[in-house]
Amino acid sequence: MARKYVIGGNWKCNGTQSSVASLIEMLNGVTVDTESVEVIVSPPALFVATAQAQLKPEIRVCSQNVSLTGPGAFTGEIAAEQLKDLGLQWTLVGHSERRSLYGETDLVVAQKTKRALDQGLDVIVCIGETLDERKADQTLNVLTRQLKAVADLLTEDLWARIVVAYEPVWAIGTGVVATPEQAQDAHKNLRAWVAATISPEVAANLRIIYGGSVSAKNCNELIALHDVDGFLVGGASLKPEFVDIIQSAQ
Ligand SMILES: O=C(CO)COP(=O)(O)O
Repeated sequence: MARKYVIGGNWKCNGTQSSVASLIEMLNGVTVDTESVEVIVSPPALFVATAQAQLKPEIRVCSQNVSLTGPGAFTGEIAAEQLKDLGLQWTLVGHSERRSLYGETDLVVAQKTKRALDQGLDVIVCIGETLDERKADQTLNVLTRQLKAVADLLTEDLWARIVVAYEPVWAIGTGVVATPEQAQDAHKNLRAWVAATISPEVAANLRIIYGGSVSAKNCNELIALHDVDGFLVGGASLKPEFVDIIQSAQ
């Protein structure tokens, strides 16, 4: 069975009431072929409920983060139970900004992933190497270390509800996109690692999406790569070109 593309838009900490209203209007105008692609957007927590209420059902809303805990006295957190209560299907976990700016370790990312899955959310797990790590030829070591932490906590059946986002840190928000060769290599190596470590069947079905300076200009050549199953888009997901990026997958 062919893997269905995933096109995710991560709005990060951007947007005002009026810009979010415009973005929702733009997205509701896009024809989404749900047979070939899942379109998922991640607004800031402040706008999750609005997006969930106002976006058409072909476009799914995703949290940018989820608490390691359940509901309770955890100021500033949002629990998986609350996201489910709102009707959300998805959350991101382990975005490089969460790892580098907010101290999320591989273990925390893995525990959040497990807890979110247990509460019924599907999870986009983000992994990626820094430029120094790439230069030191550590790319695959870093990616598999990050993914192994997650794999250690999961039973095989849970992988059907995971998407892996490969986001090289050096490509995020820099305008420096991975070359098709760099992207295909990383995705292929990751898939081979999953086949060897988890199972060939999980590897064959796992969606591995690319993130880092994806734009209308580079999306067509990246989506054509055998092991690239879609994108996680930052800056360009706030602009009309996100529509072109969705079109590249359908
Ligand atoms: O971090 C990203 C998506 O999660 C990528 O961001 P940019 O597309 O802005 O490089």
